[in-house]
Parts: sequence; C-alpha cells; structure tokens
Amino acid sequence: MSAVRENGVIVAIDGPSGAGKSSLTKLLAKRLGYIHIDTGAMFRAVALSAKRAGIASDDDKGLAELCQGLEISFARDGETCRVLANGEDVSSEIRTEEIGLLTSTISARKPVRQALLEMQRRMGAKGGVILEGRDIGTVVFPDAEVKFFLSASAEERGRRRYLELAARGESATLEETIAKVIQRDRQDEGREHAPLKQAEDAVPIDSTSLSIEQVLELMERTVKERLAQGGKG
Ligand SMILES: Nc1ncnc2c1ncn2[C@@H]1O[C@H](COP(=O)(O)OP(=O)(O)O)[C@@H](O)[C@H]1O
Ligand SMILES: Nc1ccn([C@@H]2O[C@H](COP(=O)(O)OP(=O)(O)O)[C@@H](O)[C@H]2O)c(=O)n1
Repeated sequence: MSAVRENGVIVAIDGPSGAGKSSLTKLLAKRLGYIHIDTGAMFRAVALSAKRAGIASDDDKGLAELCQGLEISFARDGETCRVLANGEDVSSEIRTEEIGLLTSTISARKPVRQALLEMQRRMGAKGGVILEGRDIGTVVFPDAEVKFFLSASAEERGRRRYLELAARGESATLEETIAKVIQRDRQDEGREHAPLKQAEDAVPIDSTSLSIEQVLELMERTVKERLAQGGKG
C-alpha cells in the first residue's frame, strides 16, 4: 500500500475521447468530496495558447518556452469548473473539435508532456483528487490507489460527441465525428511519449451499454472498497 496521503487517495480515470471521463470524474469527485483535475483541459489550454502565439506543433523549443510561461488553473463556478490560462477564462475556446485535434498533435511533444506532468504531480500529490486523462495511471501517478480505464465503442463515443457538438450548434455529421474520434484514438495510442493505454492494475469499464449513473455506481463502489482495504487492493 502506498503511504497514506494527507487528503485521501488518488483516483485515475484514463480512456479515449468520448468515453465519459469528464462526466464521471465530476460526479465521482462530488460524491467523494474530492478535487477534479481535468488534465485534458490543461493540454487543450497549451494548444490554444500555441495556436494564438503562432507556435508550430513541432517547435519543441517554442512549446517549452510557452509552457514555462503558462499558468493553468481551475476556478469553481457553482457546479462548473472554469479553465484559466494566465488568468483568462478559456473554458469554451478549448472545447472545439479544431482545438481537440490540435491538442492531440501538440500533446505528443515531449516538452509539453514534461511541463504538464510536473504541474499535475504538484496538483495531486496530497491525494483527495481524481485526475482524468490518457496517462494518469501509467505515467503521472503509477502509484495511484485506484485506477479506472473507461472506454466505449468508437461508434458510441462518436455518437455521444456528435450529440454534444450538435447541442453546441456545431454542424459536423455523425460519420465525420466518428472518424475524428478514431483519428484522435490512433494519435493518442500511437505516440512515443505517454501513449493512451490501460494500466495493468486499472479496473476496465466498457460504458458502451451503460448509463452514466451505472458507471458512477460501479466506480463509487470500487473506490469505497479500496478505501476500506486501506488504499491498494
Ligand atoms: N455512459 C454514457 N452513456 C451515454 N452518454 C454518455 C455516457 N458517458 C458520457 N456520456 C456523454 O457523452 C459525452 C462525452 O462525455 P465526456 O464525459 O465528455 O467524455 P470524455 O471526457 O471521456 O471525452 C457527454 O455529452 C456525456 O454526457
Ligand atoms: N492526460 C492527457 C489528457 C489529454 N491528452 C491529450 O489531449 C487531448 C484532449 O484531451 P481531452 O480529455 O480534453 O479530450 P476528450 O477525451 O474530452 O475528447 C487528447 O486527445 C490527448 O491527445 C493527453 O495527451 N494526456
């Protein structure tokens, strides 16, 4: 069992786009009274900042300098969590599919991963946190007390993302959205640094045919069992 952390255990929720990570992390964090850390939003904030600064996705020197000068923070706004880049609320701008694809490219660069790795470890070190992402259970916190790998079929994840985009008035078709989900999966799984993959000790959950509530019940029960066992199960 890892040493008892000051504020509770560390929960990692990794998985591909549209699996339900953000939805479940928010709900589980509320149930447990834990802090929700959306690491994807951090990578998206870097991508948005790089785009604005005209820094190319393969300009490692420029990206390293950008990350050194970039303060990414989260601010609670009632039920929602705002994402700030150097104090500016970028919560909406980082959520477009254009930024999502650019993020997938930029997040493959080692200087970006190293900079955000250090930030994420500082944010979660004391425990009492749930981090969602691609490499939390494998790279950021390999000793996390509870790890989930949340997935669903590409078709179901594309359908979910399609409904989400349509609700925001974005006019992508279902077929286009499924194709983009698959493209992002391939980029995230195939990169050299911190690829998307299931940690050996992660609890796999396929949410294709499960409701958000069903996934939440499963996750909450698993975490409470681990807490009762004193962390590592
Ligand atoms: N199990 C589920 N069943 C149906 N819809 C879901 C499920 N999980 C998530 N969703 C919906 O799918 C969309 C993407 O979920 P999100 O939590 O953003 O996934 P991720 O963070 O893994 O990309 C959201 O609109 C969410 O409400
Ligand atoms: N821990 C993480 C989180 C996100 N990312 C990258 O950031 C992109 C956007 O992450 P996200 O979680 O916001 O994307 P969705 O899963 O919400 O679609 C992903 O496609 C990954 O390329 C990463 O490399 N490592």
